[in-house]
Amino acid sequence: MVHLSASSLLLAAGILPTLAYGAGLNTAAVALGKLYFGSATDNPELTDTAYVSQLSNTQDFGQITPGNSQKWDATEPSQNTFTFTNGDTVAKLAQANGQKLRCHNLVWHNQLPSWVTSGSWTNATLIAALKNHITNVVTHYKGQCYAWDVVNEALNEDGTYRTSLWYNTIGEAYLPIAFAAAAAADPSVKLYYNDYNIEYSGAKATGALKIVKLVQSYGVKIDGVGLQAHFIVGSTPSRSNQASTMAAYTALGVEVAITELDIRMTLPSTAALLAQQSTDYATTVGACVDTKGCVGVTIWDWTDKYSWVPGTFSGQGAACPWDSNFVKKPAYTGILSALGGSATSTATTTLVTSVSTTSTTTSTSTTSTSTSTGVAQHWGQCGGSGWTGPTTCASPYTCTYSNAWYSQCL
Ligand SMILES: O[C@@H]1[C@@H](O)[C@H](O[C@@H]2CO[C@@H](O[C@@H]3CO[C@@H](O)[C@H](O)[C@H]3O)[C@H](O)[C@H]2O)OC[C@H]1O
Repeated sequence: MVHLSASSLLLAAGILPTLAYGAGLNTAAVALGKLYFGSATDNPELTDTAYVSQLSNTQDFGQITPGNSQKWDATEPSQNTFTFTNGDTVAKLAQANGQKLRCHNLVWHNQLPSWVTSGSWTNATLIAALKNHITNVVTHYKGQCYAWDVVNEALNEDGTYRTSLWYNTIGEAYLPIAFAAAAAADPSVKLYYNDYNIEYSGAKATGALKIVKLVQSYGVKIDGVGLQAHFIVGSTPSRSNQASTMAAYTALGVEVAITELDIRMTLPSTAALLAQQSTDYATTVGACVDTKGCVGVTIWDWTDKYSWVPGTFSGQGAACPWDSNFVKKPAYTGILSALGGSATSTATTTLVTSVSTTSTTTSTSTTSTSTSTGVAQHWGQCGGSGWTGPTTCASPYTCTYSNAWYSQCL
């Protein structure tokens, strides 16, 4: 015989219980000893009051990053003419909310103004322009940033240096030069090297390790490595690989942070993809939890409404933990679970589009790992590998995977 709880009946009717949480994402991260859980944002979306309200919710977000407004094209559009208006808007929002500000970025090969990309540079003139940019921007934000992404994406996939204007004109010395200029302008701010595909072992991660050692070899301060973590559903590196790669960085005396996490999928989204996405978010956030020197996690915006993904990766999207209507997706519970947060179900209702009410009683297990077994895989929202949430329900029946997040016992 199958017993159905009241909330299971709602589910069977296509109604998903709205969750009430004992803690938001930031609260849970801080409770684990992390400094923050945060989100990127951008100026155009700050006119959306409902968006700003959630962005300002410090239960979920203790940190924000300006996605564009501190980049070179935004801050120095003409040589030696600096504009900080949009960056200041984000910085003031962080200050008003009591959120940390991660500052992003100083030296990159993208989003450079044309006076830089089409300039006629010598080694000396480009170093002077580089130092002038960093000195002015870091001085303006002195005391406001937790960290600066000083150099962004200096590496090719094989771990060699990207042949950017910076490398081609100055050579690898542009990295220590940039870090030294930033350190001189704000001795207290954390200085990061930030890149993608360095979250897991391989040639590019080895290249990032070399960059840390290079800067250190110049006697220049480098405090952290930023792991962008722009991942694809179903292809996220394992928790143990991400954690061991983080450990390789921290062994050099620097901290790490996940700086731009999002996990995209080929559209349209399905319940199965959303379930896998939840697992993948939990995997990556879990790697930070496992790593003492991982100070925090930043998602690259919190809602699909304003994600950069559809505009950059054709046919892909749904990469954030909230959907475009600001409704929490399974990814939210995946993250919260990885952070050790608790969830309880309430009676309020949110319609879901795809619901499976199939349930099958199988064997039970009470192991403390993520491999809970039992029944019920409704909504395709099972936690899968890496899930560390509760494995049993309060009924005589044992739940499988994420059902316990919703206190569902079939
Ligand atoms: O038209 C441009 C538009 O293309 C631009 O999009 C931004 C591009 O950068 C995105 O952030 C980067 C994402 O991945 C990493 O590689 C970098 O470290 C990040 O900086 C950002 O989210 C997009 O909005 O925005 C300005 C428009 O004029």
